[in-house]
Amino acid sequence: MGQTLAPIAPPPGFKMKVAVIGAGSLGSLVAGLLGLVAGREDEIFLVTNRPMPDTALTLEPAELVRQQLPVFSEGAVTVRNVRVVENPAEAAGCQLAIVLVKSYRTREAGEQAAALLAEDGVVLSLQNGLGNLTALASVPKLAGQGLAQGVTTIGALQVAAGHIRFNGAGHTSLPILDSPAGNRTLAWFGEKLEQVGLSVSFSGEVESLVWGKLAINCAVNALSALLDFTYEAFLANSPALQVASQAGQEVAELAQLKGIALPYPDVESEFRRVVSLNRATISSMCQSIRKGRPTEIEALNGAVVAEAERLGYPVPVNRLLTQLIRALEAKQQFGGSN
Ligand SMILES: NC(=O)C1=CN([C@@H]2O[C@H](COP(=O)(O)OP(=O)(O)OC[C@H]3O[C@@H](n4cnc5c(N)ncnc54)[C@H](OP(=O)(O)O)[C@@H]3O)[C@@H](O)[C@H]2O)C=CC1
Ligand SMILES: CC(C)(CO)C(=O)C(=O)O
Repeated sequence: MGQTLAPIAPPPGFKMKVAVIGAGSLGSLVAGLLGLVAGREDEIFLVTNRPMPDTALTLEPAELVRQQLPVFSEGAVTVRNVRVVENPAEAAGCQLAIVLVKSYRTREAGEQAAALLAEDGVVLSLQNGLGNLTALASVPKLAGQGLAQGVTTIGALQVAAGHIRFNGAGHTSLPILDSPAGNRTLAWFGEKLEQVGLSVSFSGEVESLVWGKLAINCAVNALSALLDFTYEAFLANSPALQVASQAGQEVAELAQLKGIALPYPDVESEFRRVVSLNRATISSMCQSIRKGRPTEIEALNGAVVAEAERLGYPVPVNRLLTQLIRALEAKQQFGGSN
C-alpha cells in the first residue's frame, strides 16, 4: 500500500532508543521483531499497563510466516533484549514511541509517550481506525513533537502475556514527515522491519493510507467478530464475503466523496489479499470479543457512519455492522444468554 518514496536513510552507526506502548498482540510482536534485529547499542522498551512475570517475548510464527521469513524458519523465537516497563519514565529519552493500544486508549498512550520521548522524538501510531492522530495531538505535552500515522497489515495474536503468534507477514506503510530528523527515525524503523523480511513503503498521502486500511477493516473486522471465525473460514464463506464487499465499497465511496484516493484500485481484491495473507488468524476485533473486551467499532465502522451522516451519504451496511457489534458488546457487559 502507498507510493514508495525514499526516506532519509539513517547514517551508519545510528543508534536508537525506542518504546512500543501497549504490550498486547501487535505491540508485543513489533517490540519483539525490533529486539530480534536491533543493533547492540539500540535500546528497545515495551510499555505495559500490567505486570509481566516473564519479560522474555516468545514469537511463534504461523506456518505461512515460517515459510516467508527466514528468521522464523526454525519456528518460535525467544527475544530477551526488550525491556518491559510499567513506568514510562524508565524509558526516558526515546527518539521513537510506537503506539499500539486500542484506539479508545490512544490519549492515555499519548500521555505515556510524552513521559518517555526525547525533545525531537516521533510518536508513530500504527493503530487501525480514524481519530488516533487527533487523540495524540490533544495531549498538551506532545505539542512540538513529530506525530506520525502509519498503517500495517501484519497480523498478531496474543496467546498469553509475552507469547505472541505471528500470523501474517503483512506490509507496513509509513508516512513522510516534514522534519529530516523524524524521517531518519522512521527510516530506521522501516529498515528494521525490512531486516526481518517484511515489506515497507513510505508515502506522503497519509489520509489515503488511513482510509485504505479503514476500508479493509470495516469490511472484515466486525463481520469476523460477529461470526467468530478465522480469516481462513471467512474466505470460504461467500455470503460473508458479499457483506464484506458491500461494507468496504461504502467506505471507498465515502473516501471518494471526501476527495481521498485509496492506495489500491479495488477494495474487494485488496481485502481478499490482506485476509488471505492473514488466513491463520482472527481479526483484532474478534480477539477483543473473545476476551470480553471493548472493541474499536467506534473508530472503524462507527466512525464511517458518523462521517457519512455529516456528509449526508447512506452507509447502511456499516450502520448495521456497527449496531450489531454494539449489541454484542452490550450482551457481554450486561449478560443475556437464554
Ligand atoms: N492484532 C493485530 O493483528 C493488528 C492490530 N492492529 C491495531 O493495533 C492496535 C493494537 O491492537 P492489538 O495489539 O490487537 O490490541 P491488544 O488489545 O491485544 O493490545 C493492546 C494492549 O495495550 C494495553 N494498554 C492499554 N492501554 C495502555 C496504556 N496506556 N499503556 C500500556 N498498555 C496499554 C492493553 O491492555 P488492556 O487489555 O488492559 O486494555 C492491551 O494489553 C489496534 O489499533 C489494532 O486495530 C493493526 C493491525 C493488526
Ligand atoms: C489483521 C488485520 C491486518 C486485518 O484485519 C487487521 O488490521 C486487524 O486484525 O485488525
